[in-house]
Amino acid sequence: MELRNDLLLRTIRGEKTERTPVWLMRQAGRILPEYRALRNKLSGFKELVETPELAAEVTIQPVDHLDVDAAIIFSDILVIPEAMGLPYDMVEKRGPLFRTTIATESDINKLHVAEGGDIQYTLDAIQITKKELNGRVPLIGFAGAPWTIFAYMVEGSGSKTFSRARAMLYREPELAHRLLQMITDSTINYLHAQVEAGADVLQVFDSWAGILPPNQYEEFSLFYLHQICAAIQDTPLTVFAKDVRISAKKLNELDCETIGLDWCMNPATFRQEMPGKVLQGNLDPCVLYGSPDVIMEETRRMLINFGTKRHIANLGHGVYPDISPEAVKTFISVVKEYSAELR
Ligand SMILES: Cc1c2[nH]c(c1CCC(=O)O)Cc1[nH]c(c(CCC(=O)O)c1C)Cc1[nH]c(c(CCC(=O)O)c1C)Cc1[nH]c(c(C)c1CCC(=O)O)C2
Repeated sequence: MELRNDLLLRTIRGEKTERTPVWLMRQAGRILPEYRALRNKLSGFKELVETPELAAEVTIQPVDHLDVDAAIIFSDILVIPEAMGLPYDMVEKRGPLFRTTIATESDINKLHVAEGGDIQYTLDAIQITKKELNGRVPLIGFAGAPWTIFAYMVEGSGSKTFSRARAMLYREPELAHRLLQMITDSTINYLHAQVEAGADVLQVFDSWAGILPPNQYEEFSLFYLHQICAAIQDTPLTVFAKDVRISAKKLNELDCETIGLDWCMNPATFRQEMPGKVLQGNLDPCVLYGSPDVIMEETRRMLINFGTKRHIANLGHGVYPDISPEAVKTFISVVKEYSAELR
């Protein structure tokens, strides 16, 4: 299927483009009234994730209503632990909760390396979405980074400190590595299956990169990200390591096309340290609480900071659920108009 809007792919290839492509992390979700309406008719988040026709529908909503340059498949990073044998619940207003957690070797022995087919509902959702998009925009598949998934599996939920997960790195590093390797192998299988199902681009979210000191980040996260990058060869891959504390030089060694930046990272530094990479990001999500003038000014500043090549406009993290769709639309139209003017 030919893509009619291939701006994202041309940008990833480093080509000169007529404007900067734009999409938002967490664009498929609670910011859209159309999403809330559908979600309120269902038993919960998981029903939406696990029903391919509905997942496809909410994946396409931001393309219809926000006119973004890419769709991201509606799913969650926590489908991997579930496929490995550790089911989660999504608790209203609280977030993810695992019924059991991983603490000992015998807990790990009960898990298995997941195959792509273990998450068939998302693969089906990708196939349906590709068909329904009919080439309008590329489709992004995704997974969590092994370290971030490990953090949820050991902690059992979100946490301010993730001290249980971090404690395991000091007390039982070999056990931690065993689990991280199983997550990595499962993730590679799943990403390959997403590509086979039709994903055009992949993104790996290391949302909890920022809680590890640099030496531990290299040992317990980067090591596994390298394996993932090596395994994904024919599909463009973005690594988004939020708050990461290692140098841009080290991050640049990853064999991926694109690096995602959060809003505290300086585009100029990353441009200098990783001239071959495409950069994605990085507007502070809170800018979207500002007036249209503030959104315009900050978005323009961001576009100037990244320059007109090898940039995918996005926020520095997922859009917050109480942001108004109007603010998001302002951001998107400023990117489209001003990035064209800058060329
Ligand atoms: C850490 C993480 C998770 N999930 C994800 C991450 C990495 C990105 C990040 O750092 O934000 C990734 C994710 N989760 C979701 C997507 C869908 C695609 C998209 O639009 O980006 C993606 C890419 C849907 C979702 N995942 C979740 C929702 C909200 C649930 C609902 O609709 O009731 C959505 C739309 C729930 C979720 N899922 C997760 C948490 C902590 C929560 C609860 C907090 C929250 O509500 O935002 C785990």
